[in-house]
Amino acid sequence: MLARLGALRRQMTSLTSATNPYAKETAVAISAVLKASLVADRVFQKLVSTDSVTKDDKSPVTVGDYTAQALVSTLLHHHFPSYGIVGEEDSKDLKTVQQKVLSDKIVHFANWALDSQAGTDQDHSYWSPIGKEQRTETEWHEAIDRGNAESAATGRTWALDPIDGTKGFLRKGQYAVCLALIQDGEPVLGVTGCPNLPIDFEDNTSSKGTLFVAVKGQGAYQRSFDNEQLTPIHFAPIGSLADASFCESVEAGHSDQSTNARIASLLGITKQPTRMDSQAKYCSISRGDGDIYLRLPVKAGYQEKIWDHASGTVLVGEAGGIVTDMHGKKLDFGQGRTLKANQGVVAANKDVHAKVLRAVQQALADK
Ligand SMILES: Nc1ncnc2c1ncn2[C@@H]1O[C@H](COP(=O)(O)OS(=O)(=O)O)[C@@H](OP(=O)(O)O)[C@H]1O
Ligand SMILES: [Mg+2]
Ligand SMILES: [Mg+2]
Ligand SMILES: [Mg+2]
Repeated sequence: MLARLGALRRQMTSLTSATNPYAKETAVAISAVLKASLVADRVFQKLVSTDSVTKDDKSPVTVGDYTAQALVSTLLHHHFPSYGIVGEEDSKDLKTVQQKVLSDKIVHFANWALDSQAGTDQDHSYWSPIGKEQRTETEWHEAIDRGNAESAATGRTWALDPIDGTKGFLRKGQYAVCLALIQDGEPVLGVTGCPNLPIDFEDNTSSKGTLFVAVKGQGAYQRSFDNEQLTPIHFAPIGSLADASFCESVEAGHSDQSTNARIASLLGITKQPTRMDSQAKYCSISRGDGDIYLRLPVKAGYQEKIWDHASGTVLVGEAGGIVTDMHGKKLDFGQGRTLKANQGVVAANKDVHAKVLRAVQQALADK
């Protein structure tokens, strides 16, 4: 039995076969996320304190975020010119005199990436038509600003978080390059690159740099950055909910950790939560490193951004889980740039999601 399971897990999957209706989108998205992840990692190696700025909403953004968005947007626009892109960043701050040095670094890293083989492995053909010719600052700013679309109830749109968990990126923790294709308000393809996540959570010496891919109806997979072989992943089976473990944000300002603790106690969970930055949380539960991801709002009125959840939502769904908001409503990705029709996020194995949701309701009622 174990041998059979092992053979199944090793099975090669291309996701480019005729059965995948998003075959080209999948291949291009993998190519885009890989290159952006490798560039982000390179920026991190060279990072100095002036390479990041604080945005109007007081959150940080770095040379890495801008460069990753510029590159991914360039590749997506070339191959799918009619699809809108909802990207987190824009070039407004880069146009100020104070940020000229930062802007020059983005141009430097983006041009370096065009000229480099990094992240081009089997999908090199998708980057080839982009060429290696150096692009100007104006061209890179335009590429970043192509991320200004809105998602709608119909049609196809990309959702891009060039670096999710920027605070994690800055403190050498987890971060993720997250790209999803949304069709008619629902994510149908998700590719997530986690440069600091080992391929095997239990084995710290295993190679770092894990890419997660999921396509609606086609399953969920992971691979390491430097090996094209996709391996199917799945939620861990849960015997007793009391033995479950859950993940939450590192930042106390991003999700309500005290209500999470109350929910855990209602479910009889005694294990301490794993705090992890970014959509690496969705990736972790999808491959059985944890079981539940709770993200309840700290401040009433905060609207979750679609790029913070789109790729994770399709991954969890394909790995045997369910994602809803804290009221049990399906997340609606067709409402513009935010999940304005939803509040909070509850993701768990489909066998226990309803029970977790009941505990969430009780904890919220007790507040
Ligand atoms: N108040 C508030 N509530 C909820 N979420 C917020 C809030 N403020 C910011 N953000 C978003 O949180 C994204 C980071 O994800 P995580 O919280 O999972 O990671 S971390 O703990 O911050 O490292 C982060 O994404 P990035 O900006 O891409 O890092 C933000 O979009
Ligand atoms: Mg941000
Ligand atoms: Mg984010
Ligand atoms: Mg981000």
